[in-house]
Amino acid sequence: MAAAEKSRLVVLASGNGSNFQAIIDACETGRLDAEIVLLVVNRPDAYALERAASHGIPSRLIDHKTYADREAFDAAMAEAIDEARPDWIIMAGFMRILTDGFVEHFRGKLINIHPSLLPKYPGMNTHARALEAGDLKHGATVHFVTPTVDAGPPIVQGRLEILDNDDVESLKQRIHGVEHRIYPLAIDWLVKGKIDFDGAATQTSPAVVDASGALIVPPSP
Ligand SMILES: Nc1nc2c(c(=O)[nH]1)N[C@@H](CN(C=O)c1ccc(C(=O)N[C@@H](CCC(=O)O)C(=O)O)cc1)CN2
Ligand SMILES: NCC(=O)N[C@@H]1O[C@H](COP(=O)([O-])[O-])[C@@H](O)[C@H]1O
Repeated sequence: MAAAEKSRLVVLASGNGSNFQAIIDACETGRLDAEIVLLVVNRPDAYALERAASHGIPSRLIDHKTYADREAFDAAMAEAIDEARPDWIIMAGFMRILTDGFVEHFRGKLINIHPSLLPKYPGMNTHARALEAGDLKHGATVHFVTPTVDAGPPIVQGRLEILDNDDVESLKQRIHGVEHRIYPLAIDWLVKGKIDFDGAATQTSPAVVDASGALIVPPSP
């Protein structure tokens, strides 16, 4: 009997790719029953490309600067992604706002990670804003993507305590640690069918993981 096909993942990135690396490691160690079939980047200097090459993962550069407008760029992205026949499309530090048409085309299978406890601090500079506000807690959110930026239903949040001596750089590094734990976990739940778009949209509160990695609020059944 043919081995069950692994879930097919397409990852979108724009830069360093440390979240992409965390997903590669989870797939290679068997923590994730999934295979990254394609990496797509929109910047030629994205270090994520190097990571893909080192792990034999196919990659495509689709440079937004070479397209007349967002629609043309998103159409090229959608064509490359559809060719790879993904079960899930994972945005990992992908820094382009996507058109409504693109998001609707992949609705329910397109997810993103954002470096704040959404709905707090959508958009940019989340660490500086949390420090400026004197917050005691901060974190990251994995969510389904909707046309409205950073507003999609959350899948899981990772929380940590802000330390007295934290600055933007130290907080950024500690949040990366949280992200590299919760992103593979969220993808595992999707692959196992533990949560979907409608379930996430109707849950009272998202699942939460604390700084030690302990699941303090489980996903709603
Ligand atoms: N339609 C949606 N598009 C995107 C979403 C989303 O929820 N809905 N999530 C973002 C991710 N993201 C925050 O997590 C984000 C990334 C980039 C931007 C942004 O303002 N980008 C600028 C360009 C910046 C650059 O190229 O460096 C832009 O697109 O003009 C906002 C939020 C991904 N897309
Ligand atoms: N608004 C989107 C956004 O700010 N995304 C953030 O970009 C970083 C990418 O890091 P990586 O390239 O090392 O994975 C991550 O911290 C991610 O949350």
